[in-house]
Amino acid sequence: MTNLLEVKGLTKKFGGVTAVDNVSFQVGEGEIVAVIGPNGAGKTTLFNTISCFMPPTSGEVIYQGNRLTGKKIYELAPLKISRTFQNLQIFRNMTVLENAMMGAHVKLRTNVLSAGFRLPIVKKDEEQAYQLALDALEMVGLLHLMHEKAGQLSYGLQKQLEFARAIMYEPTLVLLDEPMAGLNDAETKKMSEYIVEYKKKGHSFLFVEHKMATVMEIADRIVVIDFGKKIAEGTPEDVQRNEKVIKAYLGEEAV
Ligand SMILES: Nc1ncnc2c1ncn2[C@@H]1O[C@H](COP(=O)(O)OP(=O)(O)OP(=O)(O)O)[C@@H](O)[C@H]1O
Repeated sequence: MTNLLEVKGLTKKFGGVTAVDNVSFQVGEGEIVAVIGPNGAGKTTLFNTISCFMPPTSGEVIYQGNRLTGKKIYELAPLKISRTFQNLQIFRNMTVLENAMMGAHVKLRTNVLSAGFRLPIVKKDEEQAYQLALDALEMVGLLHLMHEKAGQLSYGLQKQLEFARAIMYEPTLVLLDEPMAGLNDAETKKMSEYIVEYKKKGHSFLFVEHKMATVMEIADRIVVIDFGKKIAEGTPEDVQRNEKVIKAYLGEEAV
């Protein structure tokens, strides 16, 4: 399998705390990789350094053979990398459709000048954004709610909307920070199905998640972090059998 993302010796220190300690792993094309670990293990910090949200102290991340580390967050979307956050990033006063259309900007070629002169390209781009948004909303079953204010939706539906926005410009790599957090069982199942369905189209996922049963069900490979260090990596079966993992994490929860 060709490597899409290579995390190489990533380290992040906050003063005297080493939150991420020399972590390396890869995400292959069309693969779902999960990062798990106990509370405070360093998952979010690892995720933030991978997605250029903060610079690492040392190490680097390579994406499609090029250095990702050092880039600005806004440079990720044109590289076809999208990311969701632990806390919802939904515009509550905008409609569901408007929220979804925000995700289309990457595909659009419109700039301020062409918009100001109302060039034909603007209309074409708007139509394209509209269609992309409709397709994404249909995929997550939100089409019938497209004219509702996003803030009126339940938390679970808002998460689905955020997912729709993250996938609507067809990113090659999708980074999801706790996509199942706060979802009930039915919503968690649905979100898992969307991820697996999208993976089947050839897209890759890297996600941080606490819900073990879901991780074991949908991940091709799991990276386990404890006290900032990678303590295990492998298939769900490998990881569940790994004694270090059982001791550090899985022992705390029934899988
Ligand atoms: N901005 C920061 N400044 C100082 N220390 C931080 C900062 N961010 C995280 N840390 C510390 O780094 C360590 C790892 O935290 P992180 O949030 O990455 O863990 P996590 O595995 O995502 O935890 P959780 O599962 O609870 O979300 C913790 O000891 C945390 O207190």
